[in-house]
Amino acid sequence: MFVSHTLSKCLLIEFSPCPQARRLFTAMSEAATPLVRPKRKKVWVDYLVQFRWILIIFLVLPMSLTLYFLDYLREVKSRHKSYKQRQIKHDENIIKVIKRLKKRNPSKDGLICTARNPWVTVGMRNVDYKRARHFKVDLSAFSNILEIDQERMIIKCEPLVNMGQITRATVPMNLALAVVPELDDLTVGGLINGSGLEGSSHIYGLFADIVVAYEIILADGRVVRATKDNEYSDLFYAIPWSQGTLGLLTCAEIKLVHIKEFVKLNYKPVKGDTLNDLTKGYIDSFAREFGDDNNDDDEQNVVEFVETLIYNPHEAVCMTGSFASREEVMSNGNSMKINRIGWWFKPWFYQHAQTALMRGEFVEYIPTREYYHRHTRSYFWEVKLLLPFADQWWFRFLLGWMMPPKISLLKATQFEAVRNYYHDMHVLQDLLVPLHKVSDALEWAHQEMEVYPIWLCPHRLYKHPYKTMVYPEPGFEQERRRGDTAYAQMYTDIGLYYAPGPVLRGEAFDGSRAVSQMEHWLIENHGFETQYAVSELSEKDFWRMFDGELYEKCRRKYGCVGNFMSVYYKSKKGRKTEKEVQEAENAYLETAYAKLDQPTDY
Ligand SMILES: NC(=O)C1=CN([C@@H]2O[C@H](COP(=O)(O)OP(=O)(O)OC[C@H]3O[C@@H](n4cnc5c(N)ncnc54)[C@H](OP(=O)(O)O)[C@@H]3O)[C@@H](O)[C@H]2O)C=CC1
Ligand SMILES: C=C(/C=C/[C@@H](C)[C@H]1CC[C@H]2C3=CC=C4C[C@@H](O)CC[C@]4(C)[C@H]3CC[C@]12C)C(C)C
Repeated sequence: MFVSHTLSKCLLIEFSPCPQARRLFTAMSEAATPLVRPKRKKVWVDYLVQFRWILIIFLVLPMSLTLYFLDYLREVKSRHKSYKQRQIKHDENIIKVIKRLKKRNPSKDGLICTARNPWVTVGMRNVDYKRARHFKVDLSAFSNILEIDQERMIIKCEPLVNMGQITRATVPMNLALAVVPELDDLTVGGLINGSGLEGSSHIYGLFADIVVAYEIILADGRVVRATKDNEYSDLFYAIPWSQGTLGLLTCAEIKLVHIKEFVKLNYKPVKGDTLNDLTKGYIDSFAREFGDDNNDDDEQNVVEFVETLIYNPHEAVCMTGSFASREEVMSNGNSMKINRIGWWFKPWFYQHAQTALMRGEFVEYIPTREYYHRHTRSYFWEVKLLLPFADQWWFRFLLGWMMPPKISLLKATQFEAVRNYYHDMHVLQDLLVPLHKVSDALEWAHQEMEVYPIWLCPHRLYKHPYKTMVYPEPGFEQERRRGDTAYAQMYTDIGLYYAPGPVLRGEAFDGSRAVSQMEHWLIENHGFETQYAVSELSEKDFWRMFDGELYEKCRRKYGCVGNFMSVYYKSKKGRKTEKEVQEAENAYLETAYAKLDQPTDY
């Protein structure tokens, strides 16, 4: 099969009458070719996945609507309370958590984690540690915005406040979080203890980089406020990516920015022979040539929002956005270019952006809140697989207002078999890679996974005073490639979400193997994997990818060992055996990380 594939390609190159086509075929043959795989027989789970739309339409969508409504009522109730009343309730709830922690008997109650059900969360991991012995602490009452301080430009949030709630409260005041991760249901607690990013991360970094203070309850019940420069600064830097294994977060103070009513969005099509050509178009869309300007100057980031969607190895659309006031939009005939993409009947955002490939470059004005949540209705493009007809005009007009199905309900109604199918036959991964490695990463992903569309979102990775779990390449500040500054290296989130090419073609695909290979590629290339995704990493490799020095120091210093689970234990795939649970409970700091040769030149 491989021979005939190669042979036909050679013939095409040799005998094609058109020089342009010859060039294209030559380039294609030079680019990484996807592996040729044997055909796979359909099994019953394939049919379960194929006909899942029936359950979604008749059960999940109506239930989602009810939940959205209940959430809304809860939010309205909260809004009617003054900031002072909310703070009093918050303080009472803190006392309840401390009492609960004091009740725990470490020798028989298991390790502490939040009582949030695995299916309620946005992530794709199985959260297997919550299926084994553990000590639940209920934080469900911590779901209020405590204050919006327009003088300090800070919003004080409890951890279960979600992105939809924040934009509903702040956007009418012409304010927003400096980084607003796109999906409405993502929570402040999850984005801080894990990670989060979006189109403005090329300026502000990851979600945790815009936090100025954490309120944390430590294992012994002490409540501390950690900031960049107080006595808990080590804890401040260790919290991101720690997955709630250093303490319980009860409040975060987060940076706000001034915004305008509209985002002026430019859609630029990029076509090329190779993925490298598309990467070049992506980099050119936001990062100036080094030497054009002073790279340390934040003014270099003239656009507020950046994202690129790659639709296939030869076509991409690069989008850049900046804020626009109502006056600007209403003048010069710009009102004709307003696109209210939030209306239920509008085409899905990724499909709308794709029209730039036919229409050519264009500009439009999108209401800012609608822009922030542009990927929510179709979960990027994942809903296309769940409800294949939901992008059709008749569905959008009739039922589009019920979309999207809540992730929590999709998870609650997926059987174990469907969940495993997603691990084996689907890709849901984010690769954080240095900007100068994006092209290599895309070639690799094309060969091993062939997932399209691909989401590219640049983000700064800061060099902090402490070496955090995720950190830039040593020496990046001397090299200073495009997008880099003296204090941060430019990275890119490569979002791979969809059924891979081989699965769509009915060929064999081994999801676990592909993820494992991807993780090794990331380790070799100073990349990182986001922790909401399923991981195949061994403990040793986990600590080769993430740096554990500060984390372990804080685990010891703040009495986490024997009280909170370790971050690897939480990330590890598979149900925990009784032996593993006991080992985790009795663990003393003998991590695989300690046995590694750590780079010392940071
Ligand atoms: N645009 C983006 O950036 C996107 C990001 N994501 C990912 O989704 C995840 C967020 O999902 P979400 O459902 O909100 O969060 P989760 O409930 O999944 O929480 C993620 C982790 O954070 C811990 N955690 C959450 N709240 C607290 C708290 N108050 N105190 C201590 N630990 C806490 C959880 O601990 P425990 O296990 O004890 O519950 C868990 O380990 C993020 O990690 C992010 O990576 C997903 C999609 C988009
Ligand atoms: C990380 C980013 C965005 C990720 C989204 C595309 C995915 C995050 C969580 C994903 C999902 C969770 C659970 C699901 C239930 C399954 O039965 C079906 C799939 C899904 C809805 C799945 C879909 C993709 C996600 C929403 C970026 C922005 C950093």
